[in-house]
Amino acid sequence: PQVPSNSKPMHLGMFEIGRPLGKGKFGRVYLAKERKTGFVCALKVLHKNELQTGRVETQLRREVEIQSNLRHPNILRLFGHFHDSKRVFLIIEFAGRGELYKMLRKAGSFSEPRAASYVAQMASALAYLHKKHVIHRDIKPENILVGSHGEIKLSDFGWSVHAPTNRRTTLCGTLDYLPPEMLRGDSHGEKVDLWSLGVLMYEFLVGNAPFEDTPIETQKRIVKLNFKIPDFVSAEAKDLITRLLRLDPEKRLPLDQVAQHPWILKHCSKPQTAREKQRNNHQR
Ligand SMILES: Cc1cc(Cn2cc(-c3c(Cl)cnc4nc(-c5cn(C)nc5C)[nH]c34)cn2)no1
Repeated sequence: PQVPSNSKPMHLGMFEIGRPLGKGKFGRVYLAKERKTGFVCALKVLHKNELQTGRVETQLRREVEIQSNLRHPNILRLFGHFHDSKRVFLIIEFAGRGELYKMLRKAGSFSEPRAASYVAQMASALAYLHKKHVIHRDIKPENILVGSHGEIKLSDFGWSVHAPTNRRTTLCGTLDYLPPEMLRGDSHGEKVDLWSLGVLMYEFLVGNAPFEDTPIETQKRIVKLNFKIPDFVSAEAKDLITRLLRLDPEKRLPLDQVAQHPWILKHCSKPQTAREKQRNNHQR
């Protein structure tokens, strides 16, 4: 089925609304199907009055502007948007297997091969964003969905901006993923996403975030880089986490080196085609 056409204005009547998929701070998401084409999508419904009181219109406008122009297999597509007198509607790609954080909570933690596959996909999505000088700034399990083939889909660009920048909006929600430069309110660039990728990788493997504590203690531990990696985590995984969790943004491992890190290559090397096997055997 075709993606909804942008040629004529969209409206709610174009969609058959299905079951609720989830709810966030400012609205809900429903399964939806465009009547004409049968195209299945997720419809995020946000209430204008709540957006006004929450003073999040700017973030919503930025989310729509940025996410509509992104095309990457590990970034959730935003196909379009429309509004009526009371609500704003976002037409979003439907991720067939749902929210990653629910899988993480259920599993407790992920195996190293599974975590490595997710870190590699995140590195690919972030490399694409950073090439466009977009920083996500809110990488965490709650903002990652899983597609019907098990691939991950980075979503929720409400905090994304064009780099470099400094924050003007008050932080809310968990501090666990914030790099020291954002905690201090300093100007910051794309490397904030490298720090969050290190926190994400730690949480995949350990089951909780590295600086998890009370909000005050978490901030103290972040700026002092006070975290410990349990012994059950392999040496290669420890090495990659410590190369991402660096106080100095310039010292964090660049994304192209994340993709080439031994821990990633060990778990994510593409299965060789018969021809590649044949070629490698001849070269031996
Ligand atoms: C408001 C608001 C709610 C949320 C969190 N949220 C995201 C979804 C969601 C989206 Cl945007 C796209 N595809 C989804 N697929 C699922 C899903 C699939 N299964 C099998 N189970 C679920 C759940 N959820 C999707 C729902 N809620 N952000 O802002």
